[in-house]
Amino acid sequence: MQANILYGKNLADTILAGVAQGVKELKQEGINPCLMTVQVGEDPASQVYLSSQRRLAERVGISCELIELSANTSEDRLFKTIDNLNRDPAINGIILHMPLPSHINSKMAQWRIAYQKDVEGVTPYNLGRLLLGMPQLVPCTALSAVELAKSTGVDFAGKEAVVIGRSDIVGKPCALLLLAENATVTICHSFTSKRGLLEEHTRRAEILIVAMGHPQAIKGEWIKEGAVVIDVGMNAVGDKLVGDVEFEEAKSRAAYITPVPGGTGTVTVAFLLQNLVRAAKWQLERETQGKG
Ligand SMILES: Nc1nc(=O)c2c([nH]1)NC[C@@H]1CN(c3ccc(C(=O)N[C@@H](CCC(=O)O)C(=O)O)cc3)C=[N+]21
Repeated sequence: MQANILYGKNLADTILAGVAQGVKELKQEGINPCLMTVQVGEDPASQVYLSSQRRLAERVGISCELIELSANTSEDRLFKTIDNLNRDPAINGIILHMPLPSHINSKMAQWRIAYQKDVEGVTPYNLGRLLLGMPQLVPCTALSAVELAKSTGVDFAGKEAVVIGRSDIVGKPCALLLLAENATVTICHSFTSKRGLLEEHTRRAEILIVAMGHPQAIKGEWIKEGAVVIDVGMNAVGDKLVGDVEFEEAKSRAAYITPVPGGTGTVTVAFLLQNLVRAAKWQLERETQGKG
């Protein structure tokens, strides 16, 4: 079997067409949707994300602003910056880029973001809504992985879905989204790996989502024939970007597989912008209802 390559561009274009329409509606109401990115210190992957955000935001008429804080910024200073953005009516969405320097508590920083402006879906309110099956702002990276898998048309009901990675931003929300599609979900992580069971779980997967951050850790020969393989990994190896799955080998076994780059990345940004438009619309509704 030779897999169909699941390029992110098609899905991203579809989402962005809807986003552009939403932006048009907001502008008719006098709102100029604005996304604020906060970066603390420097990180190459964060830079790639930022340039994708800028490119696609410009395409759909969303303003993208950036606050760059130096790596030695205090936690208190970052919290105050977020508080100010929460209060600023010109800012519709806030994304705090990871990683943060180790002297800052990342969780507390993310939770500081007002849930109405939490376009990455990382606050307890938005994650809690996802957990309880009433999603509002869904983590855009997880949404990208699962929606790309769904775009194949494969029915997930009762299927063996395996998620590798248990981060709050990708692995856990992916598992919840797959569960909502009635898949049977297994979450693997470092301790699965320590017990030498990663291969066994991977071999069972009819839908495989990999977000572990180890270049080519998932061997092509482990992929089940006919599987849907979504690689969320983005690892800089030399001057190349490679995923967590051995792409060439996996391609001859999977039915569908995402490339890196060109797979989940651009879809993630499209969903981030979709979340921004939704957030801006809710903010407008609250305002017109006089709730402030
Ligand atoms: N709070 C937070 N959330 C994140 O989701 C997050 C983060 N911090 N910090 C940095 C990493 C990195 N990341 C990327 C997302 C998309 C592309 C992307 O658009 N990639 C395209 C273009 C690649 C290229 O231009 O070479 C692609 O894969 O095809 C890249 C990198 C999100 N991250």
